[in-house]
Amino acid sequence: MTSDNSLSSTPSSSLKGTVKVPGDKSISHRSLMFGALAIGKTNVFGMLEGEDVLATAKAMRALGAHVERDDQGVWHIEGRGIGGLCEPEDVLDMGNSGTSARLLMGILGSHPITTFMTGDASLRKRPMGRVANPLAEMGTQVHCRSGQRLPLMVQGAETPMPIRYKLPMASAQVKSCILLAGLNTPGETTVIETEHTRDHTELMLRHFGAEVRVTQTEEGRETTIVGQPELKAADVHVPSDPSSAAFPTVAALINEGSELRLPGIGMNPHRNGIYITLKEMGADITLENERTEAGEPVADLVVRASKLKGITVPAERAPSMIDEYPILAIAASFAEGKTIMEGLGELRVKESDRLSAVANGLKACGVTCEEGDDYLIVEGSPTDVKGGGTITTHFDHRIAMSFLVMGMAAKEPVKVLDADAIDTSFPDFAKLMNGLGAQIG
Ligand SMILES: O=C(O)C1=C[C@@H](OP(=O)(O)O)[C@@H](O)[C@H](O)C1
Ligand SMILES: C=C(OP(=O)(O)O)C(=O)O
Repeated sequence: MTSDNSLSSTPSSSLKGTVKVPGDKSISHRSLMFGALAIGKTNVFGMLEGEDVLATAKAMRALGAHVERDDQGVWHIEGRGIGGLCEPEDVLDMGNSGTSARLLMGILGSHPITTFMTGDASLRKRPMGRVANPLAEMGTQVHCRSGQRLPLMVQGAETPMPIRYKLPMASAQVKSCILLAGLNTPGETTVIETEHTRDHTELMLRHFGAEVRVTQTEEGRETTIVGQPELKAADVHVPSDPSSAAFPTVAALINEGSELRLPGIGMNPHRNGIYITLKEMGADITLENERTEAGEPVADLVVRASKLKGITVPAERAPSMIDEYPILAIAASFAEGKTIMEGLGELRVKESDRLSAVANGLKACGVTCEEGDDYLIVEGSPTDVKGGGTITTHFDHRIAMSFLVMGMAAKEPVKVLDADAIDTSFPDFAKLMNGLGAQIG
C-alpha cells in the first residue's frame, strides 16, 4: 500500500494454486451477536477478522458480553442471555458496517436501555429509516440525524410489541433487525418478504435453539420468531465467504491459463447467484465435495480460465448476489457481447452508490456501459479492455477489489484509491492474490 492508501494492479500471468478465502462476513457478525445473547460459551471457528466484524465484536463487549480470541484464532463468547445486555458507557462506533448497525439496532430495540450509535463517513450516509420505522411500530424510540441517518439513539422498549411486517425492499438486514427485536418480545413477530433474501439469521437462531417458522403464503415468504426463547450457546464453524471468493474466481476466469481451487466456500442458495450467473456466461466452475457444515451448504470450487459471453441477469436474482454486481461488471467487461443487469436499485445505498461507482470506473478504464436508474449494461470485449484508469472507491471495499481484478487482465494497470477499505471484509486480499500470481502493490 502506498502512503496515499492507493493500490495498483498490473497485468498478470495465469493464476494457479489453492486459496483459503476468509470467513463469511454475514455469518461472523451473527455468531458474535447471537453468542452474546446466549447462555453459556459459544466457540467460533473460522471467524472473519475484518474491520466490520471487529466493530461488532467491540460493540458486543461494550454491551457486557465477554468476547475473546485465543492463540489458535478461535473466538469465545460468553453471553448474557436475551434481555441481558447492559447499557454501554460510550457511543458504539459501527465503522463501515451496515450489517453491524442495522442488526444491532434490532437487538437493542427490545432491551430497555439507551444506546448511541455512529459510523464512518460512508455509513453515516446510509438510510436507517428502513429499520427505525418497523422498530417504532414495536415500541422502540429511535432518534436519528436528519434524513434518518447515523448518528442515532436507540431507546429500547420496556414492553415491546410483536408485529407483522411486510418488507418494502429486499433486505436481509431489515428482516434480521425485526427478527432480532422479536427475540426479546413476547408473542410472535413475523416478517413477510416477496423476494427471498439471505437466511443466515434464521438458520443460526435455530442452531442456538430458537423457534423460527417459515411458511409460504399468498403474501410471500413469512418468517416468524417465537419471542423470549432461551438461546443456548453453540459452536459455529464459519464457511469461507462466497462474496469474497468471487474476486479470485473472476480473476482466474479472465486470466488465460489460470486454474484455482477454493475450498470450503459457503454455497447457501440465497448467496450463490454470482456462481449461477458466471456459469451461464460460460465459466468453467466446478463444485466438488458438496456438504453441509453447521446448517450451511459448503463446497470446494475449482475455477478455470474461460471464454465468457454476455447475458441478461434477471432482477429476481439480485438478492442472491447483491454484493457481487461490481465484480460481475468486471467479468462482463471481458465477455463477448452485452451483459444486462436489472433490479439494481439497492446498489445505490451500499457503502457507496455502487451503480454509479462501477459505471464511472468502467468508463475510466475504457469500457462502454450504460447506467440506468436500476440497471447496468456493459459492452464486453475479451481482448480489448484498456484499463489505465484511476478509480475512486468512496471507501467501498468491493469497488476497490473489483477494479484491482480488472487491472490484472486489462492492457494497462488500474489504480485504486483508498484501497485500505478492503480490510473491512478481506484483510490480506493483495497478499493472497499476489501469492497466486497477481501483481498488486
Ligand atoms: O444481512 C447481511 O449480512 C447482509 C445483507 C445485505 O444487505 P441488505 O440487507 O441491505 O441487502 C448485504 O448487502 C450485506 O453485505 C450483508
Ligand atoms: C453491503 C455490504 O456490507 P454492509 O451493508 O454490512 O456494510 C457489503 O459487504 O458489500
